[in-house]
Parts: sequence; structure tokens; C-alpha cells
Amino acid sequence: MRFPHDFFFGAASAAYQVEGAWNEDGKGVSNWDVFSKIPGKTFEGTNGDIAVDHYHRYKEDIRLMAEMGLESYRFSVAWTRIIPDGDGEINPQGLAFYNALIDECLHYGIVPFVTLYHWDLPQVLEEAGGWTNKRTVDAFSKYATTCFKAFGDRVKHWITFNETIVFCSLGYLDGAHPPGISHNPRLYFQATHNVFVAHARAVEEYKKLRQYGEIGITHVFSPAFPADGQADNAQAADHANQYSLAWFYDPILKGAYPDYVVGQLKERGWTPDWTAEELTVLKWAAPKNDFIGLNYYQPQRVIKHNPTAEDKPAAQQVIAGAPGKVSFDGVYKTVSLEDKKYTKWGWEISPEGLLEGLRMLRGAYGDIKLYITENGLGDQDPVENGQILDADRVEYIREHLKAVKQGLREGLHIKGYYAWSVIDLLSWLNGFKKQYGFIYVDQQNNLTRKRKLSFGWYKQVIANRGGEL
Ligand SMILES: C[C@@]1(C(=O)O)OC[C@H]2O[C@@H](O)[C@H](O)[C@@H](O)[C@H]2O1
Repeated sequence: MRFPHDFFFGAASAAYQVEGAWNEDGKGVSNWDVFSKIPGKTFEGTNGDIAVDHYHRYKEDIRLMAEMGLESYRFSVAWTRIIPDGDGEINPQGLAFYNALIDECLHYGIVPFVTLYHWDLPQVLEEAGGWTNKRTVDAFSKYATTCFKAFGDRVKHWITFNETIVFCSLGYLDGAHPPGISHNPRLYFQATHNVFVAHARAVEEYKKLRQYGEIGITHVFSPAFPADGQADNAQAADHANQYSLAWFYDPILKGAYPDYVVGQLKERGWTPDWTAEELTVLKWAAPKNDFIGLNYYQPQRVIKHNPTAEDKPAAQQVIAGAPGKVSFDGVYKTVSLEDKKYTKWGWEISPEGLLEGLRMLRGAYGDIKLYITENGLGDQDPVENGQILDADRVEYIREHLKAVKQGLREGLHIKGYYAWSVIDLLSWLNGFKKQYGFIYVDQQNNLTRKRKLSFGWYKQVIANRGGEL
């Protein structure tokens, strides 16, 4: 079986992680431009000042994407290039860059799939409270509408936010992302709610413009499964899915928050300051949402946890996604299992977890349109005689594409697969050490690009529409 003709074989990146040019052509300062320069916050002090210089080399990069036969490129717009101080004047040089990037994609017949927010918030807004401040919601509406009007004649696929759970939990619970606040569930839930309202307002503005494209949001998709058959671990997995799935997917797809979580937030004084008008706009926007983007890397294997004084702060690798984390409320803990395979960063390799999770998602939300907007292997790629032989990445993506194909056989409405990432880039917490790309970037030799083993493999898969998988 080949993948359908209207299924996108794509790959992705994000502005702060690829562009560099952090202070060029009128760009404003973002929270990550500041946070990454606070000693100890990033791996070996790496930052996105240069990243992999996609800002100046995008033509070479897109030419390589075209050589691969890539059908769609998912990239994010840096808000600070468009409106440098967040909600003030528009920067024409910022519009010019993304117009050129979009036109270069279209020159090769590559469909642009644009993420409006991939974690880099204008610093002016961060200093005013970031996503805990309603001002940011209004500012996002202006920024999104500016992008729709500037690029919407050629961009027909829009993602509002990338992984709300990550930038809010790392920002307000773990303190590992801007604004670097730890253990503040009230601010965490407030920030997530404001993001959902900003999403709903952007859907409303987009539909008003009648540009006849599609708009959605991308969430982490990490379904929780009990580590064994014990009843309390099953209950812990249900709790994990309520807080890490339902809290994020329900307001977008059902237009209302899950009662299980709402009830517990009320008991603990963590209820966001939502208004009737905001809850109404969530309800209005839900059926207008055209798709949901899923970033799948691994499932969560969960056991019930009983908080003790011995609980230690999470290790860096655990904060960055490896099992072993105690949930913010202490109710459960993620664990690794003897019979599973793991990456060098301790992430489980589980294509079956993707398929099982997709079936669970259909049970909860029905036959919704889905894109796998990220999936890939973070690795330190082996280099032999100057060749990057990332056979493990080929294996990882092959097995996950086979799971997607099985999902299609079962009638799941999956419309595309975007490998993370098209090119080696800056990892927020792992610097340049954790590679994801089909294209290698030589950090020791003027950021020279080189095709990896996986580049030629993915080219073949696309040419055959996955018929051989
Ligand atoms: C934490 C980490 C990683 O670096 O491994 O997970 C995978 C991938 O997720 C993306 O949404 C982030 O933008 C990208 O930087 C990566 O981030």
C-alpha cells in the first residue's frame, strides 16, 4: 500500500533553532535571546545567536529539501521579526524575509506549513508577565492577523502554537525555559488557558479573512500507559492522561475543559481567572479548528507515586524528556521498562505506542484530521570516512511511518508526517549535541551542509510514496 496522494511527506524546523541572525534586520529581542545567555541555563552555554544560519542560507537549505523531494516544509515565524517589541510597529524587513522564504519554497513546489509560535516570545511581553498576562493574548491576535494578511495568499496551512505543555511546564513548573519559574501550578494553568484563548481568537480572525486555508494547533502527543496491570498504576495513567492530554486537547477540540481536572484545580486554588467571554470563544472555536498536529516521540509509562522527603529534583535528562519524572502534583511518576528500547537520551522508541495512542485519541475525540507534525530520532550520529551513517534514524522513521500506514489502514484521518528535523539544529536544552536532521551541519567547518544516509532514504520513500514500507 502507498500513502495517499494528498498525504504530505514533510520535515520541520523552528525559528530560534535554525535561523540565527538574532539581532539583524530590525528583529526584536526574544525571551530565548535573553534566557539562553543566563549562565547554566543551556547545554554548554549554547544559544541561537547563529544557530545554523538558516536566515542567510535558506536558499541552499530549501534547494536541498527540493533535491530530497520534500513535499512540505514546516517552519516557524519569529514573532520578534514581525513585531519586534511584541505589540507595536510592524517590521517590514521581517515580512520581507518570510515572504522570500515562502516564495523559495513555492519555487520548488514545497508546501509551506507555518507555526506562528514556537516558544520565542518578545522579551518586552515576557517581562510584562508573558503568557500569564492577557496583554500577550491581545498581542498574539495582532501578530497572527499580521501574518495571515502578509502571507495568507500563499500559506494555506497554519499552526498557532507548538507544544503548549512544554513551554508552560518548563517555564512555570520546572524553571528550565523562560521565564524560569519553578513549582507554580497557578501560573502554569493560567498560562495554558491564555494560550488556548489566543488560539481560539486566532482561529476566529483567520476564518473572518476567508483565505480558505486550514488552521490548527500542535500539541505534544505522549499517551500515558500503566507500567503494569496494577489497578493503582492504571488509575495513575488515567490521571496522567487527564493532565497531559485532556487539559490540552479538550479545550481545542471540545471547546471545554475536562471536569476531572477543573474539579481538582478548584480544590487546590489553581483555577485560571477565565471569564465567561473567554470560555465562550473556546466553545465557538472548537468546531472551526481544522486539524490537530501531534508531536510524537514516545509514550509515558506510568506508576502511582507517593511523595516522600527522599524525592530528589529531576535530573537534567529527565527535565529534557527522559523517564523518571515525578508529576508536578506528585501523583505519578514516569518510568522506563526492561523490555523497551531507548535512545541515547533515554527516550523510549515505541512506534506501537503511537498507533495505540492514535486509537485512544479517536476514541476520545472522533475522526479528527491529524498531522504528525513532529517525530524523529535525537542522536549523536556516527561519522565514518566523512559520511554520516544515521542508520538508526532510518530505522526509527521507517518503523513510525509503518505505524502511520497501519493507522491509515484503520481509517485514521492522518494527512501528513513531518520529521523533526529537516536539518541539524539547536536543541533548547541539548545544544548542537543532539542531532535530528536529514541534513548534517558541520559546526566545526563553517556550518557546511552535508547529506546524511537518511537524506537519500527519505528521498526514496517520498518517491515511492512509502509503497515499500
Ligand atoms: C526537547 C526536544 C529535544 O531537543 O530533544 O524534543 C524534541 C523536539 O521537540 C520540538 O518541539 C522542539 O522544538 C525541538 O527542539 C526538540 O526539543
